[in-house]
Amino acid sequence: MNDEHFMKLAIELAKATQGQTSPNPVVGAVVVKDGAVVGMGAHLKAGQAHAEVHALAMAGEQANGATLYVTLEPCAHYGKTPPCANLVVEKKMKRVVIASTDPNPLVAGKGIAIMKEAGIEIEVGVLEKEATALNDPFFHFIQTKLPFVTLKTATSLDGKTATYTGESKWITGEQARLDVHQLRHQHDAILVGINTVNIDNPSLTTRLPGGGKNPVRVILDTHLNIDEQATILHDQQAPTWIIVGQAAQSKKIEAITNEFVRVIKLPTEQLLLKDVLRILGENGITSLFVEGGSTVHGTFLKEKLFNQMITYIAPKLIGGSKAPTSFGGEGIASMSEVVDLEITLVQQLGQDLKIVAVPKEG
Ligand SMILES: Nc1c(/N=C/[C@H](O)[C@H](O)[C@H](O)COP(=O)(O)O)[nH]c(=O)[nH]c1=O
Ligand SMILES: Nc1c(N[C@@H]2O[C@H](COP(=O)(O)O)[C@@H](O)[C@H]2O)[nH]c(=O)[nH]c1=O
Ligand SMILES: [Zn+2]
Repeated sequence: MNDEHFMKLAIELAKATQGQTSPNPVVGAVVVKDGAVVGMGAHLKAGQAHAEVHALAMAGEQANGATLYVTLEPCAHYGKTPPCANLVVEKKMKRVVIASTDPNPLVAGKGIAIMKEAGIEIEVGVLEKEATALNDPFFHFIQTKLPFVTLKTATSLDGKTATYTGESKWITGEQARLDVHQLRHQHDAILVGINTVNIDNPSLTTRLPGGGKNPVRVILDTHLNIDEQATILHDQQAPTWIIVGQAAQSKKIEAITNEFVRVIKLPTEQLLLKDVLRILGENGITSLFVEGGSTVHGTFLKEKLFNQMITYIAPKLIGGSKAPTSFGGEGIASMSEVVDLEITLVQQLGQDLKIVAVPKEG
């Protein structure tokens, strides 16, 4: 079997733990001796053993002279567990095949250097694209200290997010909505604007058949207009951060603050997205899922402060020049200014289409 065959298995192992390892990356590792898999593992949770540690523990004595396939460069720092690169050397492995190097300044290239130093054969870049795609949020955050931002929209075929009377349940079908909950599970935080809260009274929780992690709920509410009876202020399902401007009244701030609800007051009247993202990064949010509404999406577009867009399109027609679309606000005046994206995935989910697109480099 060739290197790609075993790296595919390592990537599947890493994929399985998406959403569990933040703020760490997902990593999969496979140990192969004389063509047979003798150990495998994934990083399950930040602070716990790394993927290589699990795989090498399973391999035991067989690790000697074996090959390690790992989706991320083995670490070289004493974090919560000893460095994986040193462990690989200790186990006298013959060869290490790496999909992607680690941009974490603590590791970048050091892990490879330690193993090369010890005479281990190193191969880098096998299925690199697939492996890095799993850790886009981690790579972005570790280099910018800002959350990786995904905008999510759900529209009818004619681009509406609701009827002109404001009805929107449901546009997309069960399968697409489940996919959205999987994304909520995978993200550290979910963000919506105050209009979505006051119109939909959403719970913004992750409702997957097998359970799932509830993201931190972030609400952009410049003037603190939130309805004090809103579900998210009382359901105690997840930390809920209301981001407000200087004009927000302290009386109402006090009234809604509790063990789960925190009000974060920015130093300005208006909420500047760059401040919102900086503060979320400082509070350990490495990936942010923006579910709208159209005003909020409009601002993220105008500021060009998003890294990925996921849109679900249902084969329904709503019509109406007053019916809302996914990106509100003033919009972009000339075609020379529009944001060019590259489509990275088109998938059919039941009757709906899921399209993932990323801003073009440069
Ligand atoms: N209306 C639709 C959506 N609507 C999404 C709304 O913007 C808002 O995120 C929901 O109301 C949140 O509700 P909760 O958190 O699940 O209680 N999103 C979808 O993917 N499909 C649709 O048809
Ligand atoms: N999860 C993971 C790695 N994660 C790397 O180590 C850093 C976290 O270190 P620590 O705090 O000790 O868990 C993380 O930022 C990333 O650079 N490295 C690996 O060799 N294998 C793994 O499975
Ligand atoms: Zn490690």
